[in-house]
Amino acid sequence: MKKVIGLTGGIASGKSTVVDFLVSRGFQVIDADKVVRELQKPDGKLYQAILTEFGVEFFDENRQLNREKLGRLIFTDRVQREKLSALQDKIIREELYHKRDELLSALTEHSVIFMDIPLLIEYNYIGFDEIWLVVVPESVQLKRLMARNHLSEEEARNRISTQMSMTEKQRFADRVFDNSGTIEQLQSQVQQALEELCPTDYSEK
Ligand SMILES: CC(C)(COP(=O)(O)OP(=O)(O)OC[C@H]1O[C@@H](n2cnc3c(N)ncnc32)[C@H](O)[C@@H]1O)[C@@H](O)C(=O)NCCC(=O)NCCS
Ligand SMILES: Nc1ncnc2c1ncn2[C@@H]1O[C@H](COP(=O)(O)OP(=O)(O)OP(=O)(O)O)[C@@H](O)[C@H]1O
Repeated sequence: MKKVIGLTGGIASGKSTVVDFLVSRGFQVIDADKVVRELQKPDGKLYQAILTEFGVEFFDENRQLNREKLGRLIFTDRVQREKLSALQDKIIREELYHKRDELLSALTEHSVIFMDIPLLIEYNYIGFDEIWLVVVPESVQLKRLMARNHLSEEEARNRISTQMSMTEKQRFADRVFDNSGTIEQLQSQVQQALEELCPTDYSEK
């Protein structure tokens, strides 16, 4: 049987770090943030709608979306965040499911694919055999987010507060990975889950 695993977690919880490990083990992963970035390029399906709704001031001279500027707006203004979501959600969803179907049809039976979708639970994505959740204590999440995105504590707190809390997310998860330790400790939890998921053939992927 082919399996689709949904991977999720709060902002800067460590999803991409898990994805890097899965890819290093030979698994195929659909990364929603990357798909969104492609759709937002000048030849992408989201470009014109964002330009029309938000205006040319959110784009640079090379016609690329100024993600930092749009991020600053939508993470501090709920109305603008909902506007962006209303604009993008259907197209992002269709694209992700399309990519999943394409990938599945190209794979043999007994394959496992992963979909890294940050807002999987908030936006009610469905169709997974399992949901994997990466969690970190909020203090660690805050520190990592501030460091990675060069944000002030207030900016980072704002971003975290736009998402469902990790405690609440745990109710929806089949497996939970604790990323409060080292990257190696995270990887060994994922390795264990892979062995349980596909005991006979995971090492051949
Ligand atoms: C606002 C944008 C342009 C900022 O771009 P930027 O490159 O700075 O961030 P990036 O796209 O890498 O997202 C980083 C993280 O922010 C969080 N995030 C993104 N959008 C949202 C949102 N609307 N609500 C809550 N968290 C969000 C996610 O955890 C995501 O992993 C971009 O995030 C965006 O278009 N967001 C809306 C699309 C979306 O829903 N993305 C999530 C995929 S399901
Ligand atoms: N165990 C760890 N120890 C130290 N740093 C870590 C650890 N795990 C992840 N990081 C760092 O924390 C930051 C966030 O991790 P990562 O990018 O994997 O999170 P993410 O969930 O994919 O984020 P986003 O939701 O924004 O896409 C990165 O800078 C990463 O290198």
